[in-house]
Amino acid sequence: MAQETARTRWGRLVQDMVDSMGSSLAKNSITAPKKAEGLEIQHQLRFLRQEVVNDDKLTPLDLHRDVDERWYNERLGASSQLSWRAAPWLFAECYLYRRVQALFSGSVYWHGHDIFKEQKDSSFTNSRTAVQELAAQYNINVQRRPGQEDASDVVSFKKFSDMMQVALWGNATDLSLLSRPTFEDLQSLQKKQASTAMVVDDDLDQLWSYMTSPEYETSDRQIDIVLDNAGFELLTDLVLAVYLLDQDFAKEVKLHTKVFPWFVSDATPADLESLMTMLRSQEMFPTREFIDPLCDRIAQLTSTGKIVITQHWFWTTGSAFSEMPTRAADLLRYLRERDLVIFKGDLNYRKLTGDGLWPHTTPFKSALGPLGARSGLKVLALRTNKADVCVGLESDDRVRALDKESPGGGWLRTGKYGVISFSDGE
Ligand SMILES: O=P(O)(O)OC[C@@]1(O)O[C@H](CO)[C@@H](O)[C@@H]1O
Repeated sequence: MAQETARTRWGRLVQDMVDSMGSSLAKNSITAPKKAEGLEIQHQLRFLRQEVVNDDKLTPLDLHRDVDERWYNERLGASSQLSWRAAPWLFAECYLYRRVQALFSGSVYWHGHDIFKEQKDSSFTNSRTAVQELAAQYNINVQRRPGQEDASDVVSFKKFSDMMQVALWGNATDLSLLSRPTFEDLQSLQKKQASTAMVVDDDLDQLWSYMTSPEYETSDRQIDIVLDNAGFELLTDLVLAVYLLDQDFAKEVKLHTKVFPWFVSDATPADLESLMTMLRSQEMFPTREFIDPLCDRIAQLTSTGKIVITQHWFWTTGSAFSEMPTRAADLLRYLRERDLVIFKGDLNYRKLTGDGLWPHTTPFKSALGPLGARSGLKVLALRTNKADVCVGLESDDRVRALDKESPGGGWLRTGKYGVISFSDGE
């Protein structure tokens, strides 16, 4: 899968960036100096594409003041003469997006430009049906209404499970895998995803035990969600945040976005604003019955500081999270104070597990290394499987059954299967 990605997907991704710059440059409103600089960036992107396609050596980043540049260069220095295809997949792909960012952050007129914005917004527009369904599901089945009796444990667990699954399967939409998905592509990805049978490591019961334990109930109930994709997945994450707050599972939810555009569809703070603007659009969503109350609730929780947006540079490095103790000790200290940290998506999962070729029956906690046993971190991964690493399976028999059910690594790579993996950090 790594070779296939490096040989075909990266070149296509960078070509899409060249085309996107072409559309931005064709706009009449653009000034001459901005155009000239934009043409240079487009030229550099073509050059980058050629490097990737030729499998050239990776070159050091120019050093500015950004804290992560040295990290990339040290890594390149330590493994000198790495070419695009010889470098570890995870590192090379992160480096690719960092190179693109350097072109924009070093510019005068294109500083802050999000080359993926159009793709992200149009994929959300094409997710209209799923958005309406999600808003209806939340309003009808989940939201606690005034005077509503406390639900039984069985009903509460069912809602809890449904909400976790909504956020899990929201991760099936991923623009770095699907270039310009159509309305039909997204519809089929987002239509009610299969059941818990597709969850190959399911720690929901352990998570529920923790979150209904006296230890948790007397804690500060502060939850963090390390986000993945913008658009529909981000909406599912917001719905999860609202649910956790409204059901008193959380007193505060912090959402970690990326500091710059990353892996095409990853969420930045601006994406969150776009999402709310699009949701408020009568033209895009003429039926307001369920969307308005959801938008109002999100806005209220945000303005009262119950939902908070935050960022950290560490999320856009190529580091495995096992390097957090040495690379981002401040972040680790902070996360240890929180009562649950939810990591969304495939890339976060690959970084959590060091993208290692673990036997699939390795316990999730072991694959987390220093973030696992005795770390004090409560980690939950909600991830649809889009790369070869996957741990926490109950037995070799289960692995064999999956290999039979979905041959050729299908259960690992297609995003149709997923994990709900929990580590209590003890
Ligand atoms: O993190 P996400 O959005 O779930 O997935 C990111 C992704 O598309 O990019 C990676 C590299 O190609 C793969 O691991 C994965 O398929």
